[in-house]
Amino acid sequence: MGCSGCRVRLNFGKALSRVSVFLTMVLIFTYFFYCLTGFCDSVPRTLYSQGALEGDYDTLDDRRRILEERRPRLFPPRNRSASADAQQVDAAGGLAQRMLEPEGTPSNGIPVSNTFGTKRFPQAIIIGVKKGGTRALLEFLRVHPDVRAFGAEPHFFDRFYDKGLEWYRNLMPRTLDGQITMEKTPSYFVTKEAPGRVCTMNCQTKLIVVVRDPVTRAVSDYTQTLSKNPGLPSFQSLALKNSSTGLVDTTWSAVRIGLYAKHLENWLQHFPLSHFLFVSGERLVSDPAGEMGRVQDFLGLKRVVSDKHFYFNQTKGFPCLKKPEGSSRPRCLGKSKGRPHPQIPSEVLQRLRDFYRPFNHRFYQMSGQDFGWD
Ligand SMILES: Nc1ncnc2c1ncn2[C@@H]1O[C@H](COP(=O)(O)OS(=O)(=O)O)[C@@H](OP(=O)(O)O)[C@H]1O
Repeated sequence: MGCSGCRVRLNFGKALSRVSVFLTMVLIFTYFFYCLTGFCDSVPRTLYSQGALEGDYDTLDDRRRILEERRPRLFPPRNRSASADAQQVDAAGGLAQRMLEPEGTPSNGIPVSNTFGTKRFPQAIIIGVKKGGTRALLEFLRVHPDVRAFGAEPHFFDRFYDKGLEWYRNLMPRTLDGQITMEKTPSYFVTKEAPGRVCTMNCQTKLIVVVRDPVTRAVSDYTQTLSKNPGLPSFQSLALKNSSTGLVDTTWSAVRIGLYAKHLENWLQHFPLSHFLFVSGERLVSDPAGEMGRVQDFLGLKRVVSDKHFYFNQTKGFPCLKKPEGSSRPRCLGKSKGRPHPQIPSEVLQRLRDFYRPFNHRFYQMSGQDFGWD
């Protein structure tokens, strides 16, 4: 009797250990399955929190973008144009072949492979300027089937450089052969160390600078700071050292960022002029399709984004996308883009215009383009 009780306990113990082994196997299998499908990639969460803190863009939009980035774009969003569809069919058609081939090895020799595409360093970066229209440009570019971009601002070459290049590459969306990886961080343009660091990654990187009248840009910059800090002193008290002398305070970042010639000089120490494209922030609003034509040519892309992608939204007062990436509904940029500016006394604006004139002319000379700001 006693022994049969022992046997029952023994059998129960064995069954229990088998069940626990089975459950452990299921757990391990599930983990590996998720890793294989790319869900275990290390995601630098601090950056996402950082992005949300920026407040420069719609946070909800950004979460959507981050989720979108984790999914390689193999198929077009619904309702794409016929020509875009044709390109996507090509991309998907080539996919089966590529999956049979050895995984891609990026130029620096470290392979980063997975089932659907490869995380690559950006071949093109929108480096500036803050409040120039950089978000609009990136969102317009993302409509292109051959462009994949990181949605938030990674700030790698200014704030997070010590995290290392692999951290940076891991942020990027996966791309298929022929697709371009991009990101935008407008503060790179005014960061002294950024050009050398970008060149360390790849000296062939294409650099896009969206420039806007530095006076309007400064007011836009001020408007953004004011929205976060309503107790901010007046624009004129920050822009001018002394209202009677009218001396401009170049230590104020809203003023300093507008010295485009000075910042470009720093970049030209590391990159030839041919690596730059200067986009007019003003024309990006008045003629988005025209400016996008230049951008696509510079990036070596087929001119897919055209006037049929835009409509002018009367309420917003800006061009908006008829079908943004990943959506079939029209969408304008968020509330923080294209907001009304406070009224600034005309003599203060005139003083700033006079101050910027020689710097603007120098910039026109360096870039070979007259932006007509005065
Ligand atoms: N299509 C469209 N919709 C809305 N806004 C547009 C558009 N195109 C350009 N802009 C201008 O972009 C300005 C903001 O520039 P950035 O995106 O570079 O700002 S940021 O540096 O990322 O904060 C923003 O500046 P403000 O007008 O001062 O808000 C806009 O003038």
